[in-house]
Amino acid sequence: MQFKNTLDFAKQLDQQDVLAKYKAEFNFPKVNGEEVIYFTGNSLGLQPKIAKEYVDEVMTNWADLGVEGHFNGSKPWWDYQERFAEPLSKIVGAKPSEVTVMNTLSVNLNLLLVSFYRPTKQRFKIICEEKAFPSDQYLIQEQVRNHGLDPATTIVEVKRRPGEHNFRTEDILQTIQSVGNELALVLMGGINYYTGQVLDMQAITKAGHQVGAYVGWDLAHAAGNIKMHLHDWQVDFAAWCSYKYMNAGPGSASGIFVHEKHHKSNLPRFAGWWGHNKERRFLMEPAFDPIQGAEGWQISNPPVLSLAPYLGSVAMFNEVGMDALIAKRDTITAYLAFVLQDIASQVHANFEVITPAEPEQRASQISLFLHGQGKELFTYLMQNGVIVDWREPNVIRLAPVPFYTSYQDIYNFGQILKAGLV
Ligand SMILES: Cc1ncc(COP(=O)(O)O)c(C=O)c1O
Ligand SMILES: Nc1ccccc1C(=O)C[C@H](N)C(=O)O
Repeated sequence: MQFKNTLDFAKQLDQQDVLAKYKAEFNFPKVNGEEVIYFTGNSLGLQPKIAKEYVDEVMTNWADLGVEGHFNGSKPWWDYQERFAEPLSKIVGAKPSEVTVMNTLSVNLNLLLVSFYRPTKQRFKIICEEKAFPSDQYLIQEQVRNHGLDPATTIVEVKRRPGEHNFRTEDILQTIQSVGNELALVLMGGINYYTGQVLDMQAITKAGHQVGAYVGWDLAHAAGNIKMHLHDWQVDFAAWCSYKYMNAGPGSASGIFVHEKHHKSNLPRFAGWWGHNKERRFLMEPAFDPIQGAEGWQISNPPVLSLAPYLGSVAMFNEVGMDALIAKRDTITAYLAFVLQDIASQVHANFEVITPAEPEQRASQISLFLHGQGKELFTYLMQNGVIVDWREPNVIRLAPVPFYTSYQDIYNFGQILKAGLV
């Protein structure tokens, strides 16, 4: 499509946008009395209006029924999390039995590593990417130390080449090859939080398996953002948070994926009664009999108030479908890239787009690497109603989330940006 950086053109794109009506389904913060242009759905998604209904339902059940809400509520609490399996499995490309919701993301990655990082004398190394999201770095280091190993000789970081901002798939595959039969686990972010680069999860998973390792993914920035086929790709495990593209609210529960091939295995895990055989859960038996499926990794009864907005959000995703979201995502991200380029050609721009331009490596996020005066530009945008974020040392991230961003938002952002650069 031949884009134009004009208001008329942006309006025309909005008119053709089949998802345009969903903008009104979200609550927008205001700056200077006006609704903002919201580009931080990759950090905290906006509140869907429906979320309140789902939370109120739980609150009302609790008020009216007390403990009886566990079994007699309008959506009983004891199996509240089971309502996620079907819709979430479609979002991440899994079978319903491979998916559940529990805890929060870093907690779940820790729990999954209990099962999937089982170092032996010969096979003990972990591959991750350099400068992974800090929580992942910390948790991998401490898991390694928990096995009495030294992070310095156990963790192998895939590096970017000097002067490059993104990882090359060939370098990741090469690192996997070279660690070979010492490799116990590959754990990486499916989408890099800093650059927005989408990794080739299928190829990397395959390469990890070829040398006999498990492969798991942190999908914080991928869930609800890109199309995945976790089951078909044979991914061993994955986890994601629900507060970014999934719009489930701050600190809301995390989703996990455990591939069917591991459901009947005897993998060690940390356990609790909610992972126990459902039919027998309330018989108070002494021996743990895990549910054969992702639910077998559950520990506690579900945090229902935290799950409620997530359930509302998942219903919206199901109504729209990932294909429609992705179709708009590609066009609106490309339009944003075009507007940025157009502005850079008109005024002195101190930014460089570091997100890959290749469609298979780019999703909803575009990262601007600032050369000098970056923080001033960030502050200027925020004061003028464009909510972006700043990630040290010098990146502004822009995520035009397809659910609630309009093409006019992109055009208006461009005008605000241009005024700030001249
Ligand atoms: C890639 C990635 N991993 C992990 C986390 C940590 O998530 P949480 O604080 O929910 O454990 C985040 C975001 O906070 C993230 O972006
Ligand atoms: N949960 C948060 C609480 C406070 C501040 C940031 C976060 C984020 O989620 C950051 C996000 N993971 C990121 O990619 O930057």
